[in-house]
Amino acid sequence: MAFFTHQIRRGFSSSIIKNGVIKNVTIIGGGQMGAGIAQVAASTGHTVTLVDTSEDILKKSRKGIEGSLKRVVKKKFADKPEAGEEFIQNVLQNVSISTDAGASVQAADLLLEAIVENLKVKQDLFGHLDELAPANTIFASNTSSLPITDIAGSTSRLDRFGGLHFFNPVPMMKLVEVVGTSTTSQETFDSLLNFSKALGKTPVSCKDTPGFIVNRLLVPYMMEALRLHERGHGSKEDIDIAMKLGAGYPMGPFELCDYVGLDTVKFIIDGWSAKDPHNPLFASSELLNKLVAEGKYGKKTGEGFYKYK
Ligand SMILES: CCCCCCCCCCCCCC(=O)CC(=O)SCCNC(=O)CCNC(=O)[C@H](O)C(C)(C)COP(=O)(O)OP(=O)(O)OC[C@H]1O[C@@H](n2cnc3c(N)ncnc32)[C@H](O)[C@@H]1OP(=O)(O)O
Ligand SMILES: NC(=O)C1=CN([C@@H]2O[C@H](COP(=O)(O)OP(=O)(O)OC[C@H]3O[C@@H](n4cnc5c(N)ncnc54)[C@H](O)[C@@H]3O)[C@@H](O)[C@H]2O)C=CC1
Repeated sequence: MAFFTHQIRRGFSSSIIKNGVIKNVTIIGGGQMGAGIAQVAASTGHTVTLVDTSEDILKKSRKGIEGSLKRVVKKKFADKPEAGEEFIQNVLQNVSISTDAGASVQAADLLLEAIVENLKVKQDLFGHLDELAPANTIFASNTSSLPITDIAGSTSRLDRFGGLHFFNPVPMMKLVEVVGTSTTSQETFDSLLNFSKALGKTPVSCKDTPGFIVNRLLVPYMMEALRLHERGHGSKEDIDIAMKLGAGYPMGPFELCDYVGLDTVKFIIDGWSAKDPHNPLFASSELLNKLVAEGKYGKKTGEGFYKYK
């Protein structure tokens, strides 16, 4: 099994992206988004290298991918468990892992970043990999809230840089926001759009504006839920029930925050607050800050607004 063998396919001396079709993908960041994107890309016949900072993290990524594939297979191969097991093994064969980002980009048609939501950290990563990656490798970020233009500015491939914004949980959520900056070439944009379709997703085209489409609308709603609770006008449980049963959302705002990760939520709010300090929408929340300071990031750490076993 190729998975966890630390094999980087060094047989390719450089990316050989043909007719703009993305086949080899390097994903940096094996957290909930990176692992989810790796799973979907591998399931749709792409060759994936998943990169993170430690083997322990990558072991966790693998466990997450296997667990999610089992859920997918239970439904898709309900009457054929053996075919389901074969499918899982085939998908895992398509995924290699590595802690060496520089080596892993040598064969990449697409370098997709899904690391922590911090502009400087993303810029440092892309600036470094720009010097190592083949000239024709397309770069993309899965950022939730940062301007793609600012991230791309750390590289010299402004025409080959765009945004690919996936939704959590990636195997279940059908949307991808494809973001073009003023310098993204049409060829790059089309490659990213077609890649999203090849993953079985529905892409929408977005301008590089704060929050793109979904988060531009989602964040104010979530912030207002938090303010409502902080004013003492509703318990988090009642607000969540209200939005599920009254508005038909699959999760209430507090459940969704725990699902996204409160560390990521705080990065988003703090980032937007720094850009627009007088906007009361982005004023800091004591409750959110306290939970993050206590390491309570939500579902991924076992506790956030709610406790998870
Ligand atoms: C209040 C605080 C205020 C702070 C304000 C700041 C806000 C800032 C927020 C910004 C967020 C930024 C994040 C971002 O950039 C964009 C996002 O991704 S937003 C999140 C979008 N996602 C959602 O909205 C998810 C909503 N939830 C759902 O769709 C469902 O709940 C979910 C599919 C997750 C689970 O379904 P549910 O019915 O609830 O539970 P089940 O466990 O029964 O699952 C149903 C079905 O789905 C299968 N499944 C679920 N997860 C997976 C998986 N990971 N892999 C594979 N399969 C999965 C499961 O097996 C079930 O299958 P069945 O066959 O039906 O049994
Ligand atoms: N959580 C969510 O619901 C969504 C998050 N996003 C965005 O996706 C990105 C990742 O988010 P999550 O997966 O939730 O975060 P996460 O915290 O689950 O995973 C981030 C991973 O990146 C790794 N990492 C950090 N710096 C690294 C580096 N320099 N090199 C290699 N790996 C590094 C970390 O070790 C961690 O495993 C963020 O930009 C976030 O805003 C986008 C859509 C939804």
